[in-house]
Amino acid sequence: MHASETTTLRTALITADWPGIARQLHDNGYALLPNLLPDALCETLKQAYAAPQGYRKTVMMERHRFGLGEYKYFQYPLPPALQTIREEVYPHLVPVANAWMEALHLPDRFPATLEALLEQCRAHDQHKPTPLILKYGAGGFNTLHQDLYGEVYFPLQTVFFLSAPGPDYTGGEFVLTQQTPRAQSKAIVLTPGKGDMLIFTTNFRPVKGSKGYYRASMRHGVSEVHRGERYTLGVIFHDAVS
Ligand SMILES: O=C(O)CCC(=O)C(=O)O
Ligand SMILES: [Fe+2]
Repeated sequence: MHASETTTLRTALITADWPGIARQLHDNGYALLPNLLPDALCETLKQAYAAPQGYRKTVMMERHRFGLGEYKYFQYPLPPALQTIREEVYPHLVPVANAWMEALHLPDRFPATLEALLEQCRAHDQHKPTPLILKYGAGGFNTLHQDLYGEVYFPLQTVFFLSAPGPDYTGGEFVLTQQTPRAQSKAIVLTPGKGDMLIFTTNFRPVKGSKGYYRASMRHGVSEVHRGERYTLGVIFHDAVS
Protein backbone atom coordinates (compact mmCIF):
# COMPACT_ATOMS: atom_id res chain seq x y z
CA MET A 1 0.00 0.00 0.00
CA HIS A 2 1.53 3.31 -1.04
CA ALA A 3 1.86 6.17 1.43
CA SER A 4 0.38 8.54 -1.17
CA GLU A 5 -2.84 6.48 -1.36
CA THR A 6 -3.24 6.73 2.39
CA THR A 7 -2.60 10.49 2.26
CA THR A 8 -5.24 10.91 -0.49
CA LEU A 9 -7.69 8.92 1.61
CA ARG A 10 -6.95 10.92 4.76
CA THR A 11 -7.51 14.19 2.88
CA ALA A 12 -10.81 12.90 1.46
CA LEU A 13 -11.96 11.95 4.97
CA ILE A 14 -10.89 15.26 6.51
CA THR A 15 -12.67 17.30 3.83
CA ALA A 16 -15.87 15.21 3.72
CA ASP A 17 -19.16 17.00 4.44
CA TRP A 18 -19.52 15.76 8.03
CA PRO A 19 -22.49 17.98 8.94
CA GLY A 20 -24.34 16.62 5.89
CA ILE A 21 -23.36 13.06 6.81
CA ALA A 22 -24.61 13.56 10.38
CA ARG A 23 -27.96 14.79 8.99
CA GLN A 24 -28.25 11.70 6.74
CA LEU A 25 -27.44 9.43 9.69
CA HIS A 26 -30.07 11.10 11.89
CA ASP A 27 -32.69 10.95 9.11
CA ASN A 28 -32.02 7.50 7.64
CA GLY A 29 -29.59 5.57 9.83
CA TYR A 30 -27.05 5.44 6.99
CA ALA A 31 -25.00 7.76 4.79
CA LEU A 32 -23.31 7.05 1.47
CA LEU A 33 -20.10 8.84 0.48
CA PRO A 34 -19.27 8.23 -3.16
CA ASN A 35 -15.76 7.69 -4.45
CA LEU A 36 -13.78 7.72 -1.26
CA LEU A 37 -11.21 5.00 -1.90
CA PRO A 38 -8.79 5.53 -4.78
CA ASP A 39 -9.12 2.80 -7.41
CA ALA A 40 -5.52 1.66 -6.87
CA LEU A 41 -6.22 1.12 -3.17
CA CYS A 42 -9.30 -1.02 -3.97
CA GLU A 43 -7.11 -3.14 -6.24
CA THR A 44 -4.29 -3.43 -3.68
CA LEU A 45 -6.70 -4.57 -0.97
CA LYS A 46 -8.29 -7.19 -3.23
CA GLN A 47 -4.93 -8.50 -4.40
CA ALA A 48 -3.75 -8.82 -0.79
CA TYR A 49 -6.75 -11.05 0.03
CA ALA A 50 -4.90 -14.14 -1.20
CA ALA A 51 -1.71 -13.31 0.75
CA PRO A 52 -0.92 -15.59 3.69
CA GLN A 53 0.09 -12.75 6.03
CA GLY A 54 -1.77 -9.79 7.45
CA TYR A 55 -4.86 -11.58 8.77
CA ARG A 56 -5.67 -13.11 12.14
CA LYS A 57 -8.60 -15.32 11.12
CA THR A 58 -10.42 -16.62 8.03
CA VAL A 59 -14.12 -17.44 8.21
CA MET A 60 -15.94 -19.67 5.71
CA MET A 61 -19.42 -18.26 6.03
CA GLU A 62 -21.39 -21.38 5.16
CA ARG A 63 -19.78 -23.28 8.05
CA HIS A 64 -21.48 -20.96 10.52
CA ARG A 65 -24.60 -20.54 8.40
CA PHE A 66 -23.72 -16.86 7.95
CA GLY A 67 -24.31 -17.15 4.20
CA LEU A 68 -22.00 -18.15 1.37
CA GLY A 69 -18.62 -16.52 0.92
CA GLU A 70 -15.58 -15.95 3.08
CA TYR A 71 -13.91 -13.20 5.02
CA LYS A 72 -10.64 -12.44 6.78
CA TYR A 73 -10.04 -10.31 9.85
CA PHE A 74 -6.95 -8.10 9.66
CA GLN A 75 -4.37 -8.37 12.42
CA TYR A 76 -2.70 -5.56 14.35
CA PRO A 77 -0.96 -3.41 13.29
CA LEU A 78 -3.65 -2.67 10.71
CA PRO A 79 -2.62 -1.61 7.18
CA PRO A 80 -2.12 2.20 7.30
CA ALA A 81 -5.22 2.89 5.18
CA LEU A 82 -7.44 0.98 7.64
CA GLN A 83 -5.90 2.63 10.68
CA THR A 84 -6.48 6.00 8.98
CA ILE A 85 -10.14 5.19 8.30
CA ARG A 86 -10.76 4.14 11.89
CA GLU A 87 -8.99 7.17 13.37
CA GLU A 88 -10.39 9.78 11.01
CA VAL A 89 -14.00 8.58 10.80
CA TYR A 90 -14.66 7.65 14.43
CA PRO A 91 -14.49 11.17 16.00
CA HIS A 92 -17.06 12.49 13.48
CA LEU A 93 -19.52 9.75 14.42
CA VAL A 94 -19.25 10.19 18.19
CA PRO A 95 -21.65 13.18 18.35
CA VAL A 96 -24.22 11.21 16.34
CA ALA A 97 -23.85 8.11 18.54
CA ASN A 98 -24.11 10.17 21.74
CA ALA A 99 -27.17 12.07 20.45
CA TRP A 100 -28.81 8.69 19.72
CA MET A 101 -28.16 7.45 23.26
CA GLU A 102 -29.55 10.67 24.67
CA ALA A 103 -32.66 10.56 22.46
CA LEU A 104 -33.34 7.02 23.68
CA HIS A 105 -32.65 7.92 27.33
CA LEU A 106 -29.78 5.45 27.51
CA PRO A 107 -26.83 6.12 29.84
CA ASP A 108 -24.08 5.09 27.37
CA ARG A 109 -21.77 7.83 26.07
CA PHE A 110 -18.85 7.23 23.73
CA PRO A 111 -15.39 8.77 24.19
CA ALA A 112 -14.03 11.37 21.75
CA THR A 113 -11.16 9.30 20.34
CA LEU A 114 -10.79 5.84 18.86
CA GLU A 115 -7.96 5.07 21.26
CA ALA A 116 -10.24 5.75 24.23
CA LEU A 117 -12.93 3.47 22.78
CA LEU A 118 -10.36 0.71 22.26
CA GLU A 119 -9.19 1.19 25.85
CA GLN A 120 -12.78 0.54 26.99
CA CYS A 121 -12.84 -2.55 24.74
CA ARG A 122 -9.61 -3.88 26.29
CA ALA A 123 -11.06 -3.40 29.78
CA HIS A 124 -13.86 -5.78 28.66
CA ASP A 125 -11.44 -8.35 27.21
CA GLN A 126 -12.05 -7.14 23.64
CA HIS A 127 -8.50 -7.13 22.26
CA LYS A 128 -8.93 -8.48 18.72
CA PRO A 129 -9.18 -6.20 15.68
CA THR A 130 -12.51 -6.34 13.82
CA PRO A 131 -11.75 -4.72 10.41
CA LEU A 132 -12.29 -7.35 7.74
CA ILE A 133 -12.32 -8.00 4.02
CA LEU A 134 -15.12 -10.07 2.52
CA LYS A 135 -15.26 -11.98 -0.75
CA TYR A 136 -18.35 -13.43 -2.42
CA GLY A 137 -18.58 -15.35 -5.70
CA ALA A 138 -21.64 -16.30 -7.76
CA GLY A 139 -24.35 -17.54 -5.39
CA GLY A 140 -22.69 -15.76 -2.46
CA PHE A 141 -24.73 -13.88 0.12
CA ASN A 142 -24.55 -12.61 3.70
CA THR A 143 -27.49 -13.25 6.04
CA LEU A 144 -28.96 -10.33 7.99
CA HIS A 145 -26.93 -9.68 11.13
CA GLN A 146 -25.49 -7.17 13.60
CA ASP A 147 -21.74 -6.92 14.22
CA LEU A 148 -21.58 -6.92 18.01
CA TYR A 149 -18.38 -8.46 19.35
CA GLY A 150 -18.65 -8.01 23.10
CA GLU A 151 -20.17 -5.81 25.78
CA VAL A 152 -18.67 -2.63 24.32
CA TYR A 153 -20.06 -1.70 20.92
CA PHE A 154 -20.24 1.47 18.93
CA PRO A 155 -23.60 1.94 17.14
CA LEU A 156 -22.22 2.90 13.71
CA GLN A 157 -19.85 1.14 11.32
CA THR A 158 -18.58 1.51 7.77
CA VAL A 159 -18.23 -0.64 4.68
CA PHE A 160 -16.18 0.16 1.57
CA PHE A 161 -17.13 -1.28 -1.80
CA LEU A 162 -14.07 -2.66 -3.58
CA SER A 163 -15.81 -4.06 -6.71
CA ALA A 164 -17.89 -2.35 -9.37
CA PRO A 165 -21.54 -3.42 -9.72
CA GLY A 166 -22.07 -4.21 -13.40
CA PRO A 167 -18.57 -4.93 -14.69
CA ASP A 168 -17.41 -6.98 -11.68
CA TYR A 169 -20.64 -8.54 -10.41
CA THR A 170 -24.42 -8.48 -10.58
CA GLY A 171 -26.88 -8.98 -7.71
CA GLY A 172 -25.13 -8.65 -4.35
CA GLU A 173 -27.04 -5.60 -3.15
CA PHE A 174 -26.35 -4.25 0.32
CA VAL A 175 -29.50 -4.74 2.39
CA LEU A 176 -30.44 -2.90 5.57
CA THR A 177 -33.57 -3.75 7.52
CA GLN A 178 -35.21 -1.52 10.06
CA GLN A 179 -37.61 -3.02 12.54
CA THR A 180 -39.77 -0.74 14.63
CA PRO A 181 -41.81 -1.89 17.62
CA ARG A 182 -45.07 -3.65 16.70
CA ALA A 183 -44.35 -3.49 12.96
CA GLN A 184 -42.78 -5.64 10.25
CA SER A 185 -39.32 -4.85 8.90
CA LYS A 186 -38.63 -2.21 6.27
CA ALA A 187 -35.90 -3.09 3.75
CA ILE A 188 -33.45 -0.60 2.30
CA VAL A 189 -31.49 -1.87 -0.71
CA LEU A 190 -28.33 -0.11 -1.87
CA THR A 191 -25.95 -0.69 -4.77
CA PRO A 192 -22.93 1.51 -4.03
CA GLY A 193 -20.20 1.94 -6.63
CA LYS A 194 -16.57 0.89 -6.40
CA GLY A 195 -14.67 3.05 -3.92
CA ASP A 196 -17.82 4.26 -2.11
CA MET A 197 -18.05 4.34 1.67
CA LEU A 198 -21.28 3.52 3.45
CA ILE A 199 -21.77 4.42 7.10
CA PHE A 200 -24.65 2.55 8.71
CA THR A 201 -26.28 1.60 12.01
CA THR A 202 -24.82 -1.44 13.76
CA ASN A 203 -27.65 -2.32 16.13
CA PHE A 204 -30.32 0.32 16.76
CA ARG A 205 -31.13 3.98 16.26
CA PRO A 206 -33.79 6.45 17.40
CA VAL A 207 -36.75 7.13 15.12
CA LYS A 208 -39.09 10.00 15.91
CA GLY A 209 -42.67 9.03 16.63
CA SER A 210 -45.67 10.98 17.91
CA LYS A 211 -44.60 10.41 21.54
CA GLY A 212 -40.88 11.09 21.19
CA TYR A 213 -38.16 8.78 19.98
CA TYR A 214 -38.43 5.01 19.89
CA ARG A 215 -35.79 2.39 19.22
CA ALA A 216 -35.57 0.92 15.73
CA SER A 217 -33.49 -2.24 15.46
CA MET A 218 -31.37 -2.52 12.32
CA ARG A 219 -29.65 -5.43 10.61
CA HIS A 220 -27.60 -5.67 7.46
CA GLY A 221 -26.64 -8.28 4.91
CA VAL A 222 -26.01 -8.89 1.23
CA SER A 223 -28.46 -10.31 -1.32
CA GLU A 224 -27.32 -13.15 -3.57
CA VAL A 225 -24.57 -12.41 -6.06
CA HIS A 226 -25.70 -13.58 -9.52
CA ARG A 227 -22.43 -13.28 -11.42
CA GLY A 228 -18.78 -12.35 -10.83
CA GLU A 229 -16.86 -11.50 -7.66
CA ARG A 230 -17.78 -8.95 -5.03
CA TYR A 231 -15.29 -7.71 -2.40
CA THR A 232 -15.98 -5.33 0.48
CA LEU A 233 -13.92 -3.90 3.31
CA GLY A 234 -15.74 -3.65 6.65
CA VAL A 235 -14.41 -1.21 9.22
CA ILE A 236 -15.96 -1.67 12.64
CA PHE A 237 -14.71 0.54 15.47
CA HIS A 238 -15.04 -1.65 18.58
CA ASP A 239 -12.74 -4.64 18.97
CA ALA A 240 -13.71 -8.25 19.60
CA VAL A 241 -13.35 -10.82 22.39
CA SER A 242 -12.44 -13.50 19.84
O1 LIG B 1 -20.29 -7.33 2.08
C1 LIG B 1 -21.03 -6.45 2.54
O2 LIG B 1 -21.48 -5.54 1.85
C2 LIG B 1 -21.44 -6.50 3.99
C3 LIG B 1 -20.27 -6.73 4.86
C4 LIG B 1 -20.61 -6.71 6.31
O3 LIG B 1 -21.44 -7.40 6.80
C5 LIG B 1 -19.85 -5.79 7.16
O4 LIG B 1 -18.97 -5.07 6.66
O5 LIG B 1 -20.12 -5.76 8.36
FE1 LIG C 1 -21.57 -7.07 8.93
